[in-house]
This record gives sequence, structure tokens and C-alpha cells, in this order.
Amino acid sequence: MKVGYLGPQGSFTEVAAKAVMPDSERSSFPTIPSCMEAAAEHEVDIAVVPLENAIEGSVNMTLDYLIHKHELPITAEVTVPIEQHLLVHPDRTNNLEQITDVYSHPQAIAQCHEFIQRELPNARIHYTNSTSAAALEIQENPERNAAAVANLLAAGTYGLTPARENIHDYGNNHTRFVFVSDSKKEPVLKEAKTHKTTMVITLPSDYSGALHQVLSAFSWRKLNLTKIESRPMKTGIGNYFFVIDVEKEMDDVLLPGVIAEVEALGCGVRVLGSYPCLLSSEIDHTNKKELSPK
Ligand SMILES: O=C(O)C(=O)Cc1ccccc1
Repeated sequence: MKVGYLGPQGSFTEVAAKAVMPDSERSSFPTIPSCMEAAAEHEVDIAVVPLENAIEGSVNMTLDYLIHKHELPITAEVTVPIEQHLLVHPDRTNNLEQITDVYSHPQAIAQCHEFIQRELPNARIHYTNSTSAAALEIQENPERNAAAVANLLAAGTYGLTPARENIHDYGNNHTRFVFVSDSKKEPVLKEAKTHKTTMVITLPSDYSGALHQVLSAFSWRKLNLTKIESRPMKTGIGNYFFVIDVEKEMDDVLLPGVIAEVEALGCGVRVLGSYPCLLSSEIDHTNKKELSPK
């Protein structure tokens, strides 16, 4: 199996890909769209991309590409612990006062916003497509008094020094990564304690109470929703998709019953995937070694 992931090497997405498919051939892609396009065009069998972070919420680029751009089913989900560290080039100072520029993924910067505001208030912020891209930027530009926000795997990969560890503002920080693929190769995760089915629902324009009807279609069937989120349809202000995660694998009666019922009410329904979910720590403890290769 060929696995594409948001790279370059040392990204949290690579950690997710390695945790689930340690022996597969991996190809890194510089952006979420390029990674998903590679799966859509069958350059890789599966694409691994970040979907949601515990502090910052959904990775909108991923969600929008799943909704608007590609019919790429979600086939698995793995949740990875996120530890952000301030990495500097070994030839440069780790004296924070002298750091003039900080590089990282927007979500990583946001996860460390309070630290940066407090310790690096005058630093210029530069957004990169991934945390590991930021670490590579620091490695390639030793002359700069700059730092990257990234994990310790990236520190080892690019020979950087952690000037400060665990700079994320909130503990218990995790990110959900999804495996998307339309190739019918073997399932990615065989055993899993939980499953999710993710649907995108559009409401009829002529009845505002429809969302209550949609939620009722799940509740009287005792189907637990773990998430509901509105995302713009991009057709005009106030037009939304509702992205719903149901804590249940697709079956023959209940979920098809919900779909038939809400469609009969005039809603649009699209299933983004029905898939096994695991914590990376449940799969293999090498993941912990990966993230803190001390
Ligand atoms: O940038 C990375 O390392 C990624 O894999 C994307 C990401 C960024 C911030 C938190 C979680 C995942």
C-alpha cells in the first residue's frame, strides 16, 4: 500500500501514518490538498490528513476538500497526542529574547498562542503548511535567529535543539487524523473499539425547524452524536452544511433509516465515511518513542 501524508518527514501526520501503517511505503506531500489529490488520482492508495485538533477544532482545509472537492471516503481515524516544542538551530541561541521569527502551521501557532504572546511578544510569525516544514525552514536557514514550533521527531529529523519543550497552552492536546481512500484495498484498521460514521447534511431552504427534525431522527434511534458542526456551503452567507459524527458503524437498519427519513424531510445527505477509530497509543507504543525520541 502506498500512503501519502502531509509532510515533510517529522510531521504529526507522518506519526499518524506510521502508527497505523508502519510498514507501508510513505510519500510526503507539501499541502493537504496535494496529499488528497494524490489519493484521488491514485498516485497513492491512501492519504493521511489532519481533521480536527482538541484545542483549535476542525482543520477546515481537510473538511472543505472532503465536502467540496473529492469523493474520497474516510476509511480510518487515529487520534495522536500533540506536544509542541520551540526548536532552534544548534548554531543559534536558545535565548528567547534574541529570537526574532517563529515558524509553524497555523494550528500549531494557535495551540501555543499564549506562550508566544508571553515569551516572544515581538517575534514575527510565519505560517507554514506543516510543523515539520517549519523545522526544515530552520535547518536550512542557520543564519536566522528563528524558531519552529514542532514535535521532537522533527527536532531529531532536522537536527534542531528544543529551546523550550511543551509550549502548547493546554494539556491533553490531541489531533484526529483521517485516512481517506477510494481504492478498495484491505481495510486499514482491522480491530477497533469504536467506530464513527460521518455525514454531511444540508437542510431544506423552506423550513428552519429541519435541524431539530434531523437531530430527532438520530435521538429516537438512540444513536449517539459525538460532533455536529456547521461549515459554509460557499453559496452565500447563512448557507451551511452540517457535519455530523455518529458513534456507530454503518448498519442495515438504523443509519439507513436516518438517511431515508431526513431525505424524505427534504434534506440532502452524504456519508463521508464509516470507519474504525483508535488512539495511536492503543495501536503501538512505538508511537510514544516516535514523538519523544529521547
Ligand atoms: O503540521 C503537522 O505536523 C501536521 O501534521 C498538521 C498538524 C499541525 C498542528 C497540529 C496537528 C497536526
